[in-house]
Amino acid sequence: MALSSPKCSSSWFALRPSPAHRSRRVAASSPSLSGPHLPRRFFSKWISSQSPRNRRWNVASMHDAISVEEYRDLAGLNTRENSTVSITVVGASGDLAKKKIFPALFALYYEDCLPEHFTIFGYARSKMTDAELRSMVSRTLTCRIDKRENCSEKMEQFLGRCFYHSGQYDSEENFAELDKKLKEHESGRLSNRLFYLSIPPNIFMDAVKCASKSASSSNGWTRVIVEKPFGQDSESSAALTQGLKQYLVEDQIFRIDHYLGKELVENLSVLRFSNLVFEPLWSRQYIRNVQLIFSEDFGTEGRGGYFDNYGIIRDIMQNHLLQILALFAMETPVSLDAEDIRNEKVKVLRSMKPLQLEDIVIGQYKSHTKGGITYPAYTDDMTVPRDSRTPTFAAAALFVDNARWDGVPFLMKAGKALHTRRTEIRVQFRHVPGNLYRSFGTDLDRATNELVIRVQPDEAIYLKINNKIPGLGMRLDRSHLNLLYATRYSKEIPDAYERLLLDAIEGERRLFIRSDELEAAWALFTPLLKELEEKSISPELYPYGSRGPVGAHYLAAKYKVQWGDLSSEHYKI
Ligand SMILES: NC(=O)C1=CN([C@@H]2O[C@H](COP(=O)(O)OP(=O)(O)OC[C@H]3O[C@@H](n4cnc5c(N)ncnc54)[C@H](OP(=O)(O)O)[C@@H]3O)[C@@H](O)[C@H]2O)C=CC1
Ligand SMILES: O=C1O[C@H](COP(=O)(O)O)[C@@H](O)[C@H](O)[C@H]1O
Repeated sequence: MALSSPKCSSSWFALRPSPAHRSRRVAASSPSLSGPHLPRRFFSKWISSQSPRNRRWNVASMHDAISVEEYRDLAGLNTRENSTVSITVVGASGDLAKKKIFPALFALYYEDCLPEHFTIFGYARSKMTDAELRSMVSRTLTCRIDKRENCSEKMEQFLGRCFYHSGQYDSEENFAELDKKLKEHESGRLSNRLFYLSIPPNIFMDAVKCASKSASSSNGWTRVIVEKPFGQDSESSAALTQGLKQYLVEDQIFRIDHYLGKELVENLSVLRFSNLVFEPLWSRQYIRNVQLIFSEDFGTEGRGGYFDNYGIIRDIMQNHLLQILALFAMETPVSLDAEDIRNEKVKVLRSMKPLQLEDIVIGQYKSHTKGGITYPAYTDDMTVPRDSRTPTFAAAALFVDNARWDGVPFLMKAGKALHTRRTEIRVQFRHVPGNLYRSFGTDLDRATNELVIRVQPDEAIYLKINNKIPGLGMRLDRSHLNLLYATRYSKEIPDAYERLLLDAIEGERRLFIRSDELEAAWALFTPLLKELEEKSISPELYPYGSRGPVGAHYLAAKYKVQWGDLSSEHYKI
């Protein structure tokens, strides 16, 4: 029996954490984007009437100022009738906007998850009319839940709420023109504004500055979603954070890591903290190693120019895989409140040792011909220098230096142009002491239990167990307790961007990266990245479509680990 229905228009929406349950630590003095603030004492009477859980938080920040927006929100004045949400996609002509952002907004609209009064604006330098934007967007919209008949009608309605303004990213004047248009659409209602920075990082600051000065809301909230990369190392990331904080307070910055919006990643905490069978095993006492595996079966096609400046360690490991690791390894948070969760994640990251050169293997894909088709080398990409040493594959061993995880290797593997597309979390347990069944056909040292959380594709959670083969004799084999999502749940899984956009609109920060998390994450990788660059270490070449460099096996073997994704059982599922 399902516990909830994943539908905004019905109970699912009601089951999402309510705004009153979210943390709102508002800075005492706020930069221009945050709107006016009022002393908190005005609201103490109202606050004392709230539930104990809310009160705990509110009392904690009693000395802060409270924003008008926050007051209206807390007091329930930001109602559907008198408030609007304007979403501006900055860089609307780009790849991410077309591929992910507009489709996600449409899916939210289709599911009745957007507020009653909302407007979407595309903003970019390209010249486009509203009609041209709609035509561009319409090409990427799909009727995801296509069983319902009214999809094309919904599409038309959605497109009717999309508009475009052409402007430069560094022009306060152009953003002031946008502001004027936004106001017209807001029709005097309370204005809440979300800016999604879907632009290259070198122009983030220009856009934030101009949006801040010329297009922030005067009476509601203003939030900015920032896309990765958040810098290239500790220094550049700190500079970006500092730059953003000239115009925004931390609570207005929504740093997106779309892996946090993936269903199975969000489910990690549910699995751990709501099932008695897992949490007691979640430590060095029972877990031998944890593997975080990201594999893509295509190269950097089309994104080589961007990728060559970053490489796979910055592109995947430092953010997506490390975020999963932090969620996996954190202690039980005090509550599901964003700050409580992020506090625990930061503690894990700070407990980790910076990655060492001897604990990393890097690779780069080379050309390979198979079945008459020649697949290109990374350096065949016209936008990549022929002598590039940028890794397209990396395997690493990391350690969490605390009482729970002391000595447990957390192995990461990430690669492009490999044999398969797959993201998994694999937990290999210790062997059963005593080996009572050793003589019955199974080497229990090798056949340890393994929990696999397959993030994508074909989302699944399965546990490998040893089981008696039915019959009069006593022989064991390895079987799977298998929760395959497609079989268990009929509902299509929402795209990560849908969840994250909805959270940003609702002010839910749990799945976004806080600046101290980012700082701790970069501290783990920056020394190694510098060493790789200073020593000009050459990546091991691996053929396009292969399983990656053999060095990854030696690294795992050093810690007495075998990569779980290479075992034959894997393919039975
Ligand atoms: N694409 C993806 O799959 C992913 C992207 N990201 C991140 O999201 C952001 C957007 O990505 P994506 O859409 O691929 O980016 P694009 O390269 O497509 O750029 C988006 C828009 O920005 C404008 N632009 C591009 N280059 C410049 C420049 N040098 N100076 C000024 N404006 C420029 C262009 O619009 P115009 O010329 O009309 O102004 C372009 O349409 C980036 O930060 C990227 O790292 C993160 C994860 C995945
Ligand atoms: O952030 C990124 O993620 C994509 C992979 O995302 P997925 O949701 O399709 O798994 C990756 O291809 C890209 O290089 C990277 O920048």
